[in-house]
Amino acid sequence: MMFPVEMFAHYGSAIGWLMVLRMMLQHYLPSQLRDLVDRYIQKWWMSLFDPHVQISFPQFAGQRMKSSEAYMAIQNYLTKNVSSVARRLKADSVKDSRSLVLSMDDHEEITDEYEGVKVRWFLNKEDATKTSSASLYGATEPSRFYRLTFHRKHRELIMQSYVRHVLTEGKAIESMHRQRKLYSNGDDRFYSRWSHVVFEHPATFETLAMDPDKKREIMNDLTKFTQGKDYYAKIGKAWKRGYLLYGPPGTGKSTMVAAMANFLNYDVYDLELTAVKDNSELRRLLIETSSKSIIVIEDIDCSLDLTGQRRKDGASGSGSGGEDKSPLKKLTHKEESSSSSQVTLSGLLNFIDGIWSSCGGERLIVFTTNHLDKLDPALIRRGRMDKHIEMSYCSYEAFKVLAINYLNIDDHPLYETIGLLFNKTNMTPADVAENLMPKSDDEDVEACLSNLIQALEAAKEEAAKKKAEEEAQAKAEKERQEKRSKWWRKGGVWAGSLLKKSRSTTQRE
Ligand SMILES: Nc1ncnc2c1ncn2[C@@H]1O[C@H](COP(=O)(O)OP(=O)(O)OP(=O)(O)O)[C@@H](O)[C@H]1O
Ligand SMILES: [Mg+2]
Repeated sequence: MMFPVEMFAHYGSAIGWLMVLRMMLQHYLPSQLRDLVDRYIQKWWMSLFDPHVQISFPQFAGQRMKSSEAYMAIQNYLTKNVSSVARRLKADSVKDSRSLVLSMDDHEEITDEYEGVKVRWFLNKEDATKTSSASLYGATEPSRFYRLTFHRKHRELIMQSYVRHVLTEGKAIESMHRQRKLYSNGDDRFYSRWSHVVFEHPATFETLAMDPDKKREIMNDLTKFTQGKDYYAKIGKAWKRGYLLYGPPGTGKSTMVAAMANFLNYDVYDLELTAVKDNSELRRLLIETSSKSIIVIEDIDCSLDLTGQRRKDGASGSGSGGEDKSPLKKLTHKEESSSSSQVTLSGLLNFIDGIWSSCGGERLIVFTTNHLDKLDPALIRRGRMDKHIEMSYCSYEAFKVLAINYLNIDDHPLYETIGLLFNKTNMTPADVAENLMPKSDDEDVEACLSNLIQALEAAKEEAAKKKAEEEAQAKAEKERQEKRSKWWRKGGVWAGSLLKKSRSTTQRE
């Protein structure tokens, strides 16, 4: 321990040296370097007298590739105590906008106490233009960091005990108040990035109209997946699973994705491929997704040309992997769009099961499509899209689920007629649902069921008409072909006799 006199002598000599050093710098160094050294000296000078230690917790980890879990936990921990202490707060509405979550505003400081020791938390914002990491994002988005300040004599307590306490409590708060989010990748000027809203889709497996056995099978599959962490580790496979939902429009593919998310309590990342510039951007978006999430690419056959017609012109994208490197051209209705995506099939395949796809874990990747036959077989092979689920036209069993949802009935004398009609007609659950929905207070259960019967009969007639037309067309085509072949036969005979005639004339001559 130093006595005051010794301490004074110690600091005195340090100050003396510092003055001499500064004077020398003033004379011999160029002005820019002088400023830099000056700043360092000032810092060192301050630290000589400041007994505090500071720890920063940045918002992003690893060159902004991923949100830092520590940052999120600290945010949750502080949010819990903040409203009574901080003077400047940020408000976010939660569930149905019924309540508010208040968190620290930028540049705000609050004090916390742990085992009698006071610490300070400060939320700061980095200057986006000065941080090198920000350049990855086009230098527009500033990142934040929390700074924890405490007296150096409590270093051990804070570092070994308090920080752990904050992180544990923060994570517990997060799982308690977890609000599921629906993310989408917007097309920013420079890059595509995730933005989110609260996920509030009401669809559940209970309200989903489909074959009950099939539904149970899917639910069992999902449950097995969520419990499969050790199993996936044992078999050496990344903890993720691919689902391909295919079927005509209005058969409940998007509704199924929402039901899955609600069943598993997962976030949803709705990936718009056409807004992704290239393969490396696709990879970055993947890395930014959290675990316990569903990444969905809707109407995959419409986003990019994944028809399996791989181009052989040798142009390559940035994705690695040996299957195909050709840029995928965008589909016709997006052709005029100014932003052309360079995402390749190879990039997409790597996105699904390349090395990067394993980071985060516990993720579902779901594709939906109306045209299964248009997709490249490599894209939907087992192992990538592990489970193929056909969403088909409404069956009688599925109708009964919709009747419970929309009319709150599980039986009715008209069910028999409806059952017979469902055997002979193809109608999507979306159309059935629309007919079952009462359009005014005057429409009762009977009226809605009668509407449905009318619609089913109309659809039946329409289908019969279409079938008759197709048959007539096929018949006409057959007749045309027969006529043509007859004509060719006749022509052949005529040509043959002509040839014969000309040969006999030549022989006579
Ligand atoms: N199987 C179903 N169970 C319950 N509701 C359904 C089902 N299918 C369709 N619906 C109803 O029809 C609407 C449209 O369904 P959805 O958007 O899920 O169809 P989709 O298969 O994704 O169609 P698209 O191929 O055009 O994207 C939904 O809002 C839902 O109310
Ligand atoms: Mg859909």
